[in-house]
Amino acid sequence: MLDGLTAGAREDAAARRADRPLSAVEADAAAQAAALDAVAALSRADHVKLIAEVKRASPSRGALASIPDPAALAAQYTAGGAHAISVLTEQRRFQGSLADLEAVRAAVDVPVLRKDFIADEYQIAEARAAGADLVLLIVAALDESTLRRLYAHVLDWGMTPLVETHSLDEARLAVDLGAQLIGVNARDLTTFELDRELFGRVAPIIPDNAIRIAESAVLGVADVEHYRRAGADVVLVGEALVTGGDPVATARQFVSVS
Ligand SMILES: O=P(O)(O)OC[C@@H](O)[C@@H](O)c1c[nH]c2ccccc12
Repeated sequence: MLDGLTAGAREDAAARRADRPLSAVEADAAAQAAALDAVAALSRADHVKLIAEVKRASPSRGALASIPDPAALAAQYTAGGAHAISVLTEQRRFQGSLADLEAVRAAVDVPVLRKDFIADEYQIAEARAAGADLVLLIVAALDESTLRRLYAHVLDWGMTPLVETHSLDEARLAVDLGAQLIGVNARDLTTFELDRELFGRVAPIIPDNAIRIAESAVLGVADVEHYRRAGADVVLVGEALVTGGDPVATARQFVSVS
Protein backbone atom coordinates (compact mmCIF):
# COMPACT_ATOMS: atom_id res chain seq x y z
CA MET A 1 0.00 0.00 0.00
CA LEU A 2 2.75 2.46 0.90
CA ASP A 3 4.53 1.76 -2.37
CA GLY A 4 1.28 2.34 -4.25
CA LEU A 5 0.65 5.64 -2.44
CA THR A 6 4.19 6.81 -3.15
CA ALA A 7 4.02 5.73 -6.80
CA GLY A 8 0.68 7.52 -7.20
CA ALA A 9 2.02 10.72 -5.66
CA ARG A 10 5.03 10.57 -7.98
CA GLU A 11 2.83 10.07 -11.03
CA ASP A 12 0.69 13.04 -10.06
CA ALA A 13 3.83 15.14 -9.58
CA ALA A 14 5.12 14.03 -12.99
CA ALA A 15 1.83 15.14 -14.57
CA ARG A 16 2.11 18.58 -12.92
CA ARG A 17 5.72 18.77 -14.04
CA ALA A 18 4.66 18.26 -17.66
CA ASP A 19 2.63 21.47 -17.30
CA ARG A 20 5.10 23.36 -15.18
CA PRO A 21 8.80 22.55 -15.35
CA LEU A 22 11.04 22.33 -12.29
CA SER A 23 12.73 25.64 -13.16
CA ALA A 24 9.40 27.50 -12.96
CA VAL A 25 8.51 25.92 -9.61
CA GLU A 26 11.99 26.69 -8.29
CA ALA A 27 11.58 30.33 -9.30
CA ASP A 28 8.32 30.50 -7.32
CA ALA A 29 9.99 28.79 -4.38
CA ALA A 30 12.91 31.22 -4.44
CA ALA A 31 10.47 34.16 -4.42
CA GLN A 32 8.79 33.01 -1.19
CA ALA A 33 9.42 34.65 2.17
CA ALA A 34 11.92 32.60 4.19
CA ALA A 35 10.54 29.45 5.81
CA LEU A 36 9.49 29.75 9.46
CA ASP A 37 11.59 28.09 12.15
CA ALA A 38 9.62 24.93 12.86
CA VAL A 39 12.15 23.57 15.37
CA ALA A 40 11.70 26.66 17.52
CA ALA A 41 7.92 26.49 17.20
CA LEU A 42 7.82 22.83 18.26
CA SER A 43 10.60 22.86 20.87
CA ARG A 44 10.08 21.01 24.16
CA ALA A 45 7.89 22.82 26.68
CA ASP A 46 6.05 22.21 29.93
CA HIS A 47 2.98 21.26 27.92
CA VAL A 48 2.34 19.21 24.81
CA LYS A 49 2.69 20.97 21.48
CA LEU A 50 0.21 20.27 18.71
CA ILE A 51 0.52 19.83 14.97
CA ALA A 52 -3.09 20.00 13.81
CA GLU A 53 -3.87 18.36 10.49
CA VAL A 54 -6.21 19.37 7.68
CA LYS A 55 -7.43 15.93 6.61
CA ARG A 56 -10.49 15.11 4.51
CA ALA A 57 -10.07 11.39 4.06
CA SER A 58 -7.62 8.54 4.35
CA PRO A 59 -7.29 5.11 2.78
CA SER A 60 -7.80 3.40 6.13
CA ARG A 61 -10.70 5.53 7.41
CA GLY A 62 -12.40 6.68 4.17
CA ALA A 63 -14.13 10.06 4.09
CA LEU A 64 -13.75 11.99 7.35
CA ALA A 65 -14.91 15.56 6.67
CA SER A 66 -15.58 17.70 3.58
CA ILE A 67 -13.57 20.77 4.77
CA PRO A 68 -14.78 23.29 2.17
CA ASP A 69 -12.53 26.00 3.66
CA PRO A 70 -9.15 24.61 4.82
CA ALA A 71 -7.88 28.11 5.65
CA ALA A 72 -10.77 28.72 8.05
CA LEU A 73 -10.17 25.36 9.71
CA ALA A 74 -6.46 26.11 10.12
CA ALA A 75 -7.31 29.49 11.66
CA GLN A 76 -9.52 27.67 14.18
CA TYR A 77 -6.64 25.34 14.97
CA THR A 78 -4.33 28.24 15.74
CA ALA A 79 -7.06 30.00 17.73
CA GLY A 80 -7.08 26.83 19.84
CA GLY A 81 -3.31 27.05 20.33
CA ALA A 82 -1.92 24.73 17.62
CA HIS A 83 1.82 25.24 17.12
CA ALA A 84 1.96 24.10 13.50
CA ILE A 85 -0.48 22.97 10.81
CA SER A 86 -0.16 19.83 8.72
CA VAL A 87 -1.85 19.88 5.32
CA LEU A 88 -2.36 16.62 3.47
CA THR A 89 -1.66 17.40 -0.18
CA GLU A 90 -2.06 13.86 -1.55
CA GLN A 91 -5.01 13.85 -3.92
CA ARG A 92 -5.98 10.27 -4.70
CA ARG A 93 -6.70 8.81 -1.27
CA PHE A 94 -6.56 11.82 1.06
CA GLN A 95 -8.40 14.33 -1.20
CA GLY A 96 -5.85 17.03 -0.49
CA SER A 97 -4.04 19.47 -2.77
CA LEU A 98 -1.28 22.05 -2.93
CA ALA A 99 -4.03 24.66 -3.24
CA ASP A 100 -5.12 23.68 0.29
CA LEU A 101 -1.57 24.24 1.50
CA GLU A 102 -1.36 27.68 -0.15
CA ALA A 103 -4.68 28.70 1.36
CA VAL A 104 -3.60 27.58 4.82
CA ARG A 105 -0.24 29.33 4.48
CA ALA A 106 -2.00 32.62 3.78
CA ALA A 107 -4.29 32.21 6.80
CA VAL A 108 -1.90 31.37 9.65
CA ASP A 109 1.45 32.54 11.01
CA VAL A 110 2.65 29.21 12.41
CA PRO A 111 4.78 26.70 10.46
CA VAL A 112 2.96 24.62 7.83
CA LEU A 113 3.87 21.02 6.94
CA ARG A 114 3.45 19.49 3.50
CA LYS A 115 2.11 16.02 4.34
CA ASP A 116 2.45 13.82 1.30
CA PHE A 117 4.39 10.89 -0.09
CA ILE A 118 7.51 12.80 -1.07
CA ALA A 119 9.93 10.94 -3.32
CA ASP A 120 11.64 13.56 -5.46
CA GLU A 121 13.06 17.06 -5.61
CA TYR A 122 10.17 18.40 -7.67
CA GLN A 123 7.72 17.75 -4.82
CA ILE A 124 10.05 19.50 -2.39
CA ALA A 125 10.30 22.59 -4.61
CA GLU A 126 6.50 22.55 -4.92
CA ALA A 127 6.21 22.50 -1.14
CA ARG A 128 8.38 25.61 -0.78
CA ALA A 129 6.61 27.36 -3.68
CA ALA A 130 3.30 26.78 -1.87
CA GLY A 131 4.76 28.27 1.31
CA ALA A 132 5.53 25.14 3.32
CA ASP A 133 8.02 25.35 6.19
CA LEU A 134 8.20 21.62 6.86
CA VAL A 135 8.23 18.57 4.61
CA LEU A 136 7.35 15.03 5.69
CA LEU A 137 9.86 12.31 4.74
CA ILE A 138 8.62 8.78 5.43
CA VAL A 139 11.54 6.44 6.09
CA ALA A 140 9.56 3.33 5.05
CA ALA A 141 8.77 4.88 1.66
CA LEU A 142 12.36 5.65 0.65
CA ASP A 143 15.60 3.76 0.25
CA GLU A 144 18.37 5.10 2.46
CA SER A 145 20.31 6.99 -0.19
CA THR A 146 17.14 8.69 -1.48
CA LEU A 147 16.17 9.57 2.09
CA ARG A 148 19.58 11.15 2.69
CA ARG A 149 19.44 13.07 -0.58
CA LEU A 150 15.92 14.40 -0.01
CA TYR A 151 16.68 15.24 3.62
CA ALA A 152 19.57 17.46 2.47
CA HIS A 153 17.39 18.96 -0.25
CA VAL A 154 14.67 20.01 2.21
CA LEU A 155 17.35 21.73 4.31
CA ASP A 156 18.79 23.42 1.21
CA TRP A 157 15.43 25.14 0.71
CA GLY A 158 15.56 26.39 4.31
CA MET A 159 12.74 24.07 5.35
CA THR A 160 12.75 21.47 8.12
CA PRO A 161 12.32 17.75 7.41
CA LEU A 162 9.94 15.87 9.69
CA VAL A 163 11.30 12.32 9.49
CA GLU A 164 8.55 9.75 10.06
CA THR A 165 9.43 6.34 11.47
CA HIS A 166 7.56 3.19 12.38
CA SER A 167 10.21 1.03 14.07
CA LEU A 168 13.35 1.21 16.19
CA ASP A 169 15.56 0.69 13.13
CA GLU A 170 13.87 3.50 11.22
CA ALA A 171 14.21 5.78 14.24
CA ARG A 172 17.93 4.92 14.49
CA LEU A 173 18.31 5.99 10.87
CA ALA A 174 16.44 9.24 11.58
CA VAL A 175 18.79 9.92 14.51
CA ASP A 176 21.79 9.12 12.32
CA LEU A 177 20.58 11.65 9.75
CA GLY A 178 20.63 14.30 12.48
CA ALA A 179 16.89 14.87 12.21
CA GLN A 180 15.67 17.45 14.70
CA LEU A 181 12.04 16.46 14.28
CA ILE A 182 11.40 12.73 14.54
CA GLY A 183 7.89 11.34 14.21
CA VAL A 184 6.73 7.92 15.28
CA ASN A 185 3.58 6.97 13.40
CA ALA A 186 1.32 4.59 15.30
CA ARG A 187 -0.18 3.54 11.99
CA ASP A 188 1.70 1.06 9.83
CA LEU A 189 1.29 2.53 6.35
CA THR A 190 1.65 -0.91 4.78
CA THR A 191 -1.05 -2.75 6.75
CA PHE A 192 -2.86 0.31 8.23
CA GLU A 193 -2.78 -1.35 11.64
CA LEU A 194 -2.52 0.91 14.67
CA ASP A 195 -0.12 0.41 17.57
CA ARG A 196 -0.42 3.13 20.20
CA GLU A 197 2.34 1.53 22.25
CA LEU A 198 4.95 1.84 19.50
CA PHE A 199 5.76 5.43 20.43
CA GLY A 200 6.73 4.41 23.97
CA ARG A 201 9.08 1.73 22.64
CA VAL A 202 10.79 4.01 20.12
CA ALA A 203 10.94 7.34 22.00
CA PRO A 204 13.78 6.30 24.38
CA ILE A 205 16.28 6.00 21.52
CA ILE A 206 15.55 9.53 20.28
CA PRO A 207 18.12 11.84 21.90
CA ASP A 208 17.16 14.93 23.87
CA ASN A 209 18.42 17.25 21.16
CA ALA A 210 15.64 16.02 18.87
CA ILE A 211 11.90 16.67 19.21
CA ARG A 212 9.77 13.54 19.71
CA ILE A 213 6.52 13.61 17.80
CA ALA A 214 3.73 11.07 18.30
CA GLU A 215 1.67 10.69 15.15
CA SER A 216 -1.81 9.20 14.69
CA ALA A 217 -4.39 7.48 16.86
CA VAL A 218 -5.27 10.40 19.12
CA LEU A 219 -9.03 10.15 19.58
CA GLY A 220 -9.29 12.19 22.73
CA VAL A 221 -7.36 13.94 25.48
CA ALA A 222 -6.62 10.59 27.20
CA ASP A 223 -4.54 9.57 24.17
CA VAL A 224 -2.60 12.85 24.32
CA GLU A 225 -1.91 12.14 28.01
CA HIS A 226 -0.84 8.59 27.10
CA TYR A 227 1.68 9.89 24.53
CA ARG A 228 2.89 12.60 26.91
CA ARG A 229 3.62 10.04 29.63
CA ALA A 230 5.56 8.06 27.02
CA GLY A 231 7.75 11.09 26.28
CA ALA A 232 6.02 12.97 23.46
CA ASP A 233 6.97 16.61 23.01
CA VAL A 234 4.47 17.03 20.19
CA VAL A 235 1.37 15.19 18.99
CA LEU A 236 0.19 15.23 15.37
CA VAL A 237 -3.60 14.93 15.21
CA GLY A 238 -5.97 14.72 12.25
CA GLU A 239 -9.13 12.70 12.60
CA ALA A 240 -10.10 13.80 16.13
CA LEU A 241 -9.93 17.46 15.08
CA VAL A 242 -11.87 17.15 11.83
CA THR A 243 -14.59 14.83 13.13
CA GLY A 244 -14.96 16.07 16.69
CA GLY A 245 -17.05 19.00 17.80
CA ASP A 246 -15.49 22.44 17.96
CA PRO A 247 -11.89 22.34 16.61
CA VAL A 248 -10.92 25.37 18.71
CA ALA A 249 -12.02 23.73 21.96
CA THR A 250 -10.53 20.35 21.01
CA ALA A 251 -7.15 21.88 20.11
CA ARG A 252 -7.17 23.90 23.33
CA GLN A 253 -7.82 20.75 25.36
CA PHE A 254 -4.93 18.92 23.69
CA VAL A 255 -2.36 21.70 24.19
CA SER A 256 -3.26 22.02 27.86
CA VAL A 257 -1.83 18.56 28.62
CA SER A 258 1.37 18.95 30.62
O1 LIG B 1 -5.93 11.11 11.81
P1 LIG B 1 -4.93 10.73 12.86
O2 LIG B 1 -5.06 9.32 13.32
O3 LIG B 1 -4.92 11.73 14.00
O4 LIG B 1 -3.47 10.80 12.17
C1 LIG B 1 -2.88 12.01 11.77
C2 LIG B 1 -1.55 11.72 11.05
O5 LIG B 1 -0.68 11.15 11.97
C3 LIG B 1 -1.76 10.82 9.85
O6 LIG B 1 -2.60 11.49 8.96
C4 LIG B 1 -0.46 10.44 9.15
C5 LIG B 1 0.72 10.18 9.74
N1 LIG B 1 1.66 9.89 8.82
C6 LIG B 1 1.12 9.95 7.61
C7 LIG B 1 1.70 9.79 6.35
C8 LIG B 1 0.92 9.97 5.24
C9 LIG B 1 -0.42 10.30 5.38
C10 LIG B 1 -1.02 10.47 6.62
C11 LIG B 1 -0.24 10.31 7.75
